[in-house]
Amino acid sequence: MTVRVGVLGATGAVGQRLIQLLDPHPDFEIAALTASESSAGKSYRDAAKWRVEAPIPDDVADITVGATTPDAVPDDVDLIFSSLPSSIGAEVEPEFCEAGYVVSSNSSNGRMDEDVPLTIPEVNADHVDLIEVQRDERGWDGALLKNPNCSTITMVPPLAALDRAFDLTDVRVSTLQAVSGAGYSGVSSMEIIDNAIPHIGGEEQKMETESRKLLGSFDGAEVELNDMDVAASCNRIATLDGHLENVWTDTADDVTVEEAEDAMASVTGIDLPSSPERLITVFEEPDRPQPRLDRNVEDGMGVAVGGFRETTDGVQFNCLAHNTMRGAAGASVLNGELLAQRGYI
Ligand SMILES: NC(=O)C1=CN([C@@H]2O[C@H](COP(=O)(O)OP(=O)(O)OC[C@H]3O[C@@H](n4cnc5c(N)ncnc54)[C@H](OP(=O)(O)O)[C@@H]3O)[C@@H](O)[C@H]2O)C=CC1
Ligand SMILES: N[C@@H](CC(=O)OP(=O)(O)O)C(=O)O
Repeated sequence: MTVRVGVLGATGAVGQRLIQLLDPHPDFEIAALTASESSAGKSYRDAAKWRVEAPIPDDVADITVGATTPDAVPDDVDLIFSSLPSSIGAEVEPEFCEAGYVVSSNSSNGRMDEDVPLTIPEVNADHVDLIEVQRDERGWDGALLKNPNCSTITMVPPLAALDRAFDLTDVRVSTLQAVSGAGYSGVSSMEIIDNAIPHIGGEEQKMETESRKLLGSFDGAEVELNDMDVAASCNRIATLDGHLENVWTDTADDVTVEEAEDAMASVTGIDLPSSPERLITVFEEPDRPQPRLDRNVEDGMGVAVGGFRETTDGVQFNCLAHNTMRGAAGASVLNGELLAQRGYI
C-alpha cells in the first residue's frame, strides 16, 4: 500500500533531508509540501534554497508549496512529517492532529508531554501505543509522535544496550556537535572557525530528560521515566555533520569492555525499511569513530561507537551519529514507518 505523505517545513535543512529520503521511499509518496507564507504559492524549486548534495528530484521540484495549515493539505494525505521551528510546531501540529492527520514530528515542542510518545523504533517501539491515551485525552482522530533531539538519539541506542544487560545508574556525557544542528544560518563562520562554543541553548536539558523517557517503561497508560541519573555538557565545534559524544556510565552490575562491546554489537535493526541491518557499529581502533570518516555508517542511519575503557563503576566510550539523518529526518521517517506498521495510518 502506498501512503500519501506531506512535509511541513519542507524548504528547511531537515525538510530537504526528508525529501531526499521520502522521494525514493518504497511505501511513501510525497503529496504535499508546506512552508512559511513567504514560500507558499511558489514552486518547490523556487522556494527552497536546495543544499543537499544530490539534485532536487524532478517530480518534487514542480510541486507548489502550500501554507502550513490543515486546509492547505489534501484530505487524502495519510501521514504528515513535521520539521518546523518548535514555536511554530507547537501552534500548528495540534491543529493537524485535530483535523485527523497523523503527524511524525522532529520538532522539540511537546516531546516530554505525558501523552506524547517519544520513540526510537529500535529502542522503545512499544511506547507508540501511548497514542491511544493521547486520543482519549485530546479527542483527536489524528495523532502526534515525536523523535528525540539529535544528540539524544546518538547516545541512547548504546545506552539501551548497556541498560538492558547491566542496569545503568549514572550517565555523564560531553558532546562535540556539528554546525548543521543549528541550521544553515544558525552559527556564523566568524563565530565557529578556529573556535568551539561551550553552549547550545536547551540542549543539555533535552539530553538529560529525553533519554530517561526513551529508556523508561510503558505500562499501557503512562511512561515511567528511567531512574538513571543523566548529566550532559554540550559543545558546538566546526564539523559540518555528525555529532560525536564522550560518554561515562555507571552500572549496577559489573561490566567489562568486552561485555559492553558485545552487548552493543549484538543489537540488530528491526523490520522497517529505514532501520539499518546493524544499528551499532563497534570500532576497535582507539581513534574512531570520527565525524568525517564515520557519520555515514549504515547510510547515515547507524550509530558508531569506540574508545571503550573500564572505569571504577562502569565503562566509558565515544559515540557518533549523523545528526540530520539518524538524528532528525531519518528518525522521523523511521517513526512514520512504525506508525504504518502499527496500523495508526
Ligand atoms: N532532531 C534534531 O535533533 C534536529 C531537529 N531539528 C529541528 O527541526 C526543525 C527544523 O529545523 P531546520 O530544518 O534546521 O530549520 P530551517 O530554518 O532550515 O527550516 C524551517 C522550515 O520551517 C518553515 N517555517 C519557518 N517559519 C514558519 C512559519 N511561521 N510557518 C510555517 N512554516 C515556517 C520554513 O519555511 P520558509 O523556507 O518558507 O521560511 C522552513 O521550511 C527545528 O525545530 C529544529 O530545531 C533540526 C536539526 C536536528
Ligand atoms: N540543537 C540541536 C539540533 C536541534 O534542533 O535539536 P532539537 O530537535 O532538539 O531542537 C543541535 O544544535 O545540534
